[in-house]
Amino acid sequence: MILDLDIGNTLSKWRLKDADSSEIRSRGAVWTREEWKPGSDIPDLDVVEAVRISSVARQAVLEQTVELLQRQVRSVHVARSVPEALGVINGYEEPHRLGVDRWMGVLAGYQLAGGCCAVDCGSAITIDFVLPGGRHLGGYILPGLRLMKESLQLGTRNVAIDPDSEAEELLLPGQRTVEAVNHGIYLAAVSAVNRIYAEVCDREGVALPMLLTGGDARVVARGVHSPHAVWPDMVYGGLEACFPLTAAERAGRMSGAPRVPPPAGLEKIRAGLAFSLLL
Ligand SMILES: Nc1ncnc2c1ncn2[C@@H]1O[C@H](COP(=O)(O)OP(=O)(O)O)[C@@H](O)[C@H]1O
Ligand SMILES: CC(C)(COP(=O)(O)O)[C@@H](O)C(=O)NCCC(=O)O
Ligand SMILES: [K+]
Repeated sequence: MILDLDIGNTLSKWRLKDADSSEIRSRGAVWTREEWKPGSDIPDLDVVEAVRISSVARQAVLEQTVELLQRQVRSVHVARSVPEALGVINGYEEPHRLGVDRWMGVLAGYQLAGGCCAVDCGSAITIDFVLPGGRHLGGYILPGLRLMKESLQLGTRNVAIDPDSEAEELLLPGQRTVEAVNHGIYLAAVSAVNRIYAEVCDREGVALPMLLTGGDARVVARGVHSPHAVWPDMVYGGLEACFPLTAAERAGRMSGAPRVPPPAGLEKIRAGLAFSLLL
């Protein structure tokens, strides 16, 4: 079995992948914290022959996790943000400072769709762009839905947006605090994604496919106007592409990769942008 770990600021996600069949056998998540307890938190390491890790937690947490895993597992691969990989050139001035979850998302998106816009809706919402030739432009970071809500300190932090709510409802004026907050942060997030996507496509003169991942991807996607695909395993896809271990991975196939709809035409994106600038 292969154990894949995606350690974010809020949740540490894991999944077990069968190295022979390439099937995902189980998955889970625990709150990100200072220490891991294999057995209760993550599956029994006896069945694990390799681990792949993407972590944006503190360096010390990663080091302890790796040390613990290395006691029981033969090969432990830790992803790093590097200046260039798999045909993508990292757009950061200091490439290693780009969050490795963003780098994994960008690499997976590029493998799947070529140039793309990769959106990760987790603790933070990150919006990254890579052009069809592989040049990563850098991106945007804004607080995620939960952080925006908590920063208001209006006692609404535990009332999450129902992921099944319709976007139209979420855009209405709230008539209670919790509604006003949820609708406000939702509109802030989807407006940013829509606007940033249109601005960058306009400036670069290319309509890019869009991919979304992260704990709030499904609900944010509802408010996104452009054609897009939600790919919950996008960060894992980057791990598969960087450290291919199964036959399917070596052939370039990433688990759970969605069908990516073609983007709207550039003229349509530009018309939408011009219209929003008039309002
Ligand atoms: N069941 C859930 N438990 C915790 N957070 C959730 C859940 N469903 C959606 N979320 C949202 O997803 C975010 C965490 O998403 P995730 O992509 O795992 O973040 P990160 O990678 O930053 O840890 C939370 O901040 C919250 O807004
Ligand atoms: C921006 C992030 C905090 C997002 O983390 P997440 O929401 O996935 O937990 C993370 O990618 C990070 O720590 N990045 C380093 C700074 C940067 O990318 O510029
Ligand atoms: K994120």
